[in-house]
Amino acid sequence: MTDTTGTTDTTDPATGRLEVAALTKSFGAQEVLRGVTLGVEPGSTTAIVGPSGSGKTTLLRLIAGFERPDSGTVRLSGEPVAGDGAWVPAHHRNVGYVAQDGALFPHLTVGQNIAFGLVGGAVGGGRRAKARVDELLEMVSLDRALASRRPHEVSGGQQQRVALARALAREPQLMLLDESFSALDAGLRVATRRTVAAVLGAAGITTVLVTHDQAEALSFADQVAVMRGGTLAQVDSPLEVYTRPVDRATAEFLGDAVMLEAWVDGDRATCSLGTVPLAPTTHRGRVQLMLRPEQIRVDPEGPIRGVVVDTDYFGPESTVRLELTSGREPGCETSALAREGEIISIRHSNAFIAAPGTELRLRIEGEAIAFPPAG
Ligand SMILES: Nc1ncnc2c1ncn2[C@@H]1O[C@H](COP(=O)(O)OP(=O)(O)OP(=O)(O)O)[C@@H](O)[C@H]1O
Repeated sequence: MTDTTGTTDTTDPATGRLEVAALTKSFGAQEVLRGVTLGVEPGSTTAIVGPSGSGKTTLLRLIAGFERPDSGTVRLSGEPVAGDGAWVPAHHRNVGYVAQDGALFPHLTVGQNIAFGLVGGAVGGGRRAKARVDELLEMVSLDRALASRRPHEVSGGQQQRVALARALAREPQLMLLDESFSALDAGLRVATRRTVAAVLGAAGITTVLVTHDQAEALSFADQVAVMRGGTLAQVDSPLEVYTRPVDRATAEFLGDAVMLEAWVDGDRATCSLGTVPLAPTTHRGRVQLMLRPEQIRVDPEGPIRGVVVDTDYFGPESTVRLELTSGREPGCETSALAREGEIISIRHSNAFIAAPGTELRLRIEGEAIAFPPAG
């Protein structure tokens, strides 16, 4: 890797580490970032996910050096690049940036676009530049023959891979992907995302992806940072943020959630589904309980009964809405909060079991999460 002074040091364990501390940014009276702290380990991938307007792109632009923070610091490979009196402009940060539409130059060929990324912007060519362009095309799984085409003569997924190759040409320490897959249709999005993840992983480049798509964040990243209202609500592994969200808004943003009134006593919660194992919590007494729909399993021996109200079929799975009925099995504690007639949603892979009126028996798998009671 080459740093801003032109020297190379790939042995420094800090190379590629990103540290963002207490970052704030306002536009006029609007406070867009309100103290963001985030660490990204060298060679790892972090997805910043959150609703529209939560400040994701602003954070990425501050990391890239397209904007200056009001306060707080950005450090790259252990060196401050913004804040604390430091300011390293974007083109000296050794950071790659891939925008949503790829932002390729339409008047240049694919090869020239990539060569533009080479240090010195070797648009004119030269044998070494051509060899490097071929190497970069290969890295992103594109045929060399595409080098002579214009961007509009290749597909959307190929354009994104060209944009990645152009960004890789500078051998960045950090790659920033700003909604880089959002404009692609579903199949192409998954394939392109896989290629990009594999290329960046193999090159050991630290990567930050901004997306509003929670499934993309969970599948792409080692670490997911959930942004809401200009702060990070939770930063953790994909599994942890999905199965152990810190609050209800995070739970609901990351996927479907079944929310139930419950009463916590020790490591168990009592609710309309009976007594449910609980993830470790400090909450006691009345709570809101969160289960993912896939934790409620259809099981002929299951202690919970419900009647199918309706289903939402979407191919491999259906969301099935059930009305809970009484008649839990003996030995299964009945909840003081049990509300016969309560509607819950579950997921099921067999759409044929789910005709309205069918009675199903259910059991809970895994642990529920407790949040403070609503209101
Ligand atoms: N240069 C700017 N000038 C004024 N306001 C801005 C500027 N950039 C962003 N904003 C405002 O800051 C807020 C956050 O914008 P930002 O683009 O960071 O959010 P986002 O989470 O990336 O949203 P989206 O997913 O819709 O892109 C928005 O209200 C936006 O209008």
